Amino acid sequence: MHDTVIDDLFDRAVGPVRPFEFDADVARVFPDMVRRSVPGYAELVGLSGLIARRVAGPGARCYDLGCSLGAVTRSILRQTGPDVSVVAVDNAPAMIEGLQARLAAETDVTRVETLCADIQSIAIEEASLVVLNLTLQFVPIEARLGLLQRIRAGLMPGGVLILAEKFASPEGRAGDWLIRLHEDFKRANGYSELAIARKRTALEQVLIPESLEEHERRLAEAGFAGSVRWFQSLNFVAWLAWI
Ligand SMILES: C[S@@+](CC[C@H](N)C(=O)[O-])C[C@H]1O[C@@H](n2cnc3c(N)ncnc32)[C@H](O)[C@@H]1O
Ligand SMILES: O=C(O)C(=O)C[C@]1(C(=O)O)C=C[C@@H](O)C=C1
Repeated sequence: MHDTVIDDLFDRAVGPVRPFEFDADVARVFPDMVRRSVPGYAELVGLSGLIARRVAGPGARCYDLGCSLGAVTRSILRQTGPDVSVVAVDNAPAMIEGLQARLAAETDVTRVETLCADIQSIAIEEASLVVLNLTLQFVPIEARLGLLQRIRAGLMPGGVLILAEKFASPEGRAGDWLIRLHEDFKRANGYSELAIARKRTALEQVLIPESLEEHERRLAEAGFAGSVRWFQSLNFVAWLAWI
């Protein structure tokens, strides 16, 4: 019922474009927005659950950082045993309220601790899995290394980080292809030229993508022993990083 609200937020050409915010309007349309904006989103979320299944044994604790309405949280819950728990964190009140409403309607709420907080200030302890699904890109660049270091320190032996990001397109023709195809993906999903352009402007100072190389360099600097890219669709990518 919740998940059928159509995203037409950027179709209204009223006033100047404001910087993108995860407010109540975005929360209301978010499932439709993310599905029509991120190629491979459903696969990314589904495979994250399968990764959880491998690393989260009995009693394990997982963290879903920047959980929005909890797609990854629910994917983890579906794939793991009844005593595996998830700490789901988002600093947007509308997202946490939406998540709580969904959980109450669907599942065993005792498996999930929801926190309306900044992921830069929460404790991360004894984690088997930490997920940053399209979240690090919204954290100021200068704070990214510190956050990854705290995540690394909070992982148990055998624990892993899933990092999924929109990445900065490379210079030249390769980058041009990725950008054009992402716009084609949005057009094919019914977004207008106006909506595509206004959202691009709204995200400009808010979602700061970095290159693949920069992300991999930082994962190593944060102390992860290794990482592997396990997903890419156009300019969206995910890594698994281990300690
Ligand atoms: C693109 S959405 C993530 C999508 C979600 N992980 C999923 O799989 O559907 C980014 C989320 O990160 C949250 N966020 C951004 N910066 C944050 C921060 N510093 N602390 C907590 N949440 C943050 C936003 O409120 C937003 O809900
Ligand atoms: O629409 C885009 O171009 C996006 O970058 C998609 C993106 C993201 O990557 O986080 C941006 C904001 C949304 O709420 C959902 C997805």
